[in-house]
Amino acid sequence: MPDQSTPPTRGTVRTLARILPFVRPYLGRTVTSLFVYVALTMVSLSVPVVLQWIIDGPLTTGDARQVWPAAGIVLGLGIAEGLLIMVRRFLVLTPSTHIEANMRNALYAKLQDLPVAFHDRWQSGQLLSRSMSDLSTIRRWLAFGVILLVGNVVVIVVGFGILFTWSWQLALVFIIASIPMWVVGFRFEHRYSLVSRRAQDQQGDLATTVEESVHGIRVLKAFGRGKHSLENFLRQAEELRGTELEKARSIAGLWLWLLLIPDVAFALSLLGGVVLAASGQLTVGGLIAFFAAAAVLRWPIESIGWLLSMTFETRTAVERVFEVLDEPNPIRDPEHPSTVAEPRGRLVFENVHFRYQDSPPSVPDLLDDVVLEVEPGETMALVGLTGSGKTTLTALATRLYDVTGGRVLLDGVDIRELTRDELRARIAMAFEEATLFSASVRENVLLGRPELDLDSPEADAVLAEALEIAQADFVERLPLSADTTIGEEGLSLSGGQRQRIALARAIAARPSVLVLDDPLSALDVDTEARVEAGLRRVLASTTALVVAHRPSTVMLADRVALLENGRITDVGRHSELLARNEHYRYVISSLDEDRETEHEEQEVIA
Ligand SMILES: Nc1ncnc2c1ncn2[C@@H]1O[C@H](COP(=O)(O)OP(=O)(O)OP(=O)(O)O)[C@@H](O)[C@H]1O
Repeated sequence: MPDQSTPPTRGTVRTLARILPFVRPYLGRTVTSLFVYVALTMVSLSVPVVLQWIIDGPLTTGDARQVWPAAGIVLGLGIAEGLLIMVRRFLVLTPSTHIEANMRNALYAKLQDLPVAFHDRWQSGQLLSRSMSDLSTIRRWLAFGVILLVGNVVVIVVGFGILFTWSWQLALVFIIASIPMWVVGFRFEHRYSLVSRRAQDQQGDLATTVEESVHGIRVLKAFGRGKHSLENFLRQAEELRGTELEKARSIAGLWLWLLLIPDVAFALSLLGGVVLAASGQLTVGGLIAFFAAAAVLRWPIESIGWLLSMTFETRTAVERVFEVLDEPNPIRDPEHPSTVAEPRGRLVFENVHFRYQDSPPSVPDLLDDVVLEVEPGETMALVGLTGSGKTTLTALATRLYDVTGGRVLLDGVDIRELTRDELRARIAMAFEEATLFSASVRENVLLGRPELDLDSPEADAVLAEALEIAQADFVERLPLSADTTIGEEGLSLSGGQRQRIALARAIAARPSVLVLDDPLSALDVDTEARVEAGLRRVLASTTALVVAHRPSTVMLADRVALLENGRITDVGRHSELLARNEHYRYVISSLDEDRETEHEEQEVIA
């Protein structure tokens, strides 16, 4: 993640301009509402002009006939002002919400597209706060911040022009007295950008803490760490409060000047105005109109401060959103993709090297020249000590990560030459940690079959078969059977039930290669035996690479590959390896021990 303490590198305008592609479709409406707002303030500014004309004209000459048309003009201006306010509100309503929705969709699509390596590095709370609160900040700024800012600057410039025509001396006094305000505003920018960035990052960290503690609520409760977690949360919340206070203090400092300076400017101009009127250089009408116009200009001048702070906050939000959108994705589809002409399911790891991006240079590659050939229809078990890289090796087959050296070939084609859609249709995975989505069992199981109509008889058949092989008969006993919503928002399932649904999902994808990362670990012995019998039927026609943590999973395989020090050091039948390979015997005996400990634990619990 980017360093939070570094000052922003791009200028505010250049950073904000990055949202232009999203704004472009709604540019017409946004610019129109800007013009309407400017017109609105011009109407307000013209009232003093009419005022001056009435005072210096009909009122001075006593010509009553001209008072009525003048009053009519003032009334007309009032009505025009009301209508323009209505039109502006109507115009700004929809574009900003559309822009926000489009940006959110783009961000979500990007998050889906980015590789696992990106998600390893980024905290989920940071991504959450960027896709929610930062985008809302951008929407609010587009809805009125930018319009008021640009509109008010235009009004201030035009207003000063009008003041000049009435009395250049007074206008000069007013402008010179206002200069310190601009200086304060610009000095404020740098400081505020840093604090506002820090606050937004801290909000992301806080969201991560909430998300993690909600996810891990059971562990926290079981270990009695709720209090510790609360303390951690309070500390972060306190830090955020401190930063928000710092923000509020710097805004308060700005406000002090923004309120004080126009007052001083007003007072000085008033003084000058009285002197000029007394010496006959300014009419009474001119003097009153001057102050009426200055009063109209007061709000635009005062508003510049918070509009600037809003703009800088939006700049930070845009920066944070684009940090994700700009993230390069090294795992892309090739420009000219190949395809597997005759899918048979031959999976080959050819001199494969891999190291995680954050592993120190002094550490050798985690996978260091892996050579492994899994023949079509064969079931290959992957065995190795814990932490030897078995899961990592399976992740390379579906390009969750890309190899850092060598190649992975599917039916002779480098998997990087296939589109990711084709690759993931050909190779399906089931993980030890079964992730289910808040959707029905049916939707979860048929996730890898987007071409199927979920309610079709064919989908029913695929679903029933997959659930049967995975021994997920408990689904029938759910309140709405396969249409019951499960996952985070739905019915809670046991670890073993979740694993069986995840396994059914991999089976239902009907891939040519099935990659199973210890998908039976949460099952009891009987269920495991039944699932294995079902799997044997599937695996007879499908190539499978199965990470094995139990001797029974090894028995399921035709051959076993031993992963040792980043390499496949032996491949053969279980009995052959037992007979000839000491390290294999050691690994298997440690699996046996794990299994016995598990049994003992189950007995103690029973
Ligand atoms: N996303 C990651 N980023 C950095 N290092 C990782 C990441 N995932 C795993 N590792 C490291 O890579 C090594 C191999 O992990 P891996 O999960 O592939 O081993 P494994 O053989 O499957 O282990 P186990 O049998 O315990 O499941 C470990 O030292 C682990 O700390």
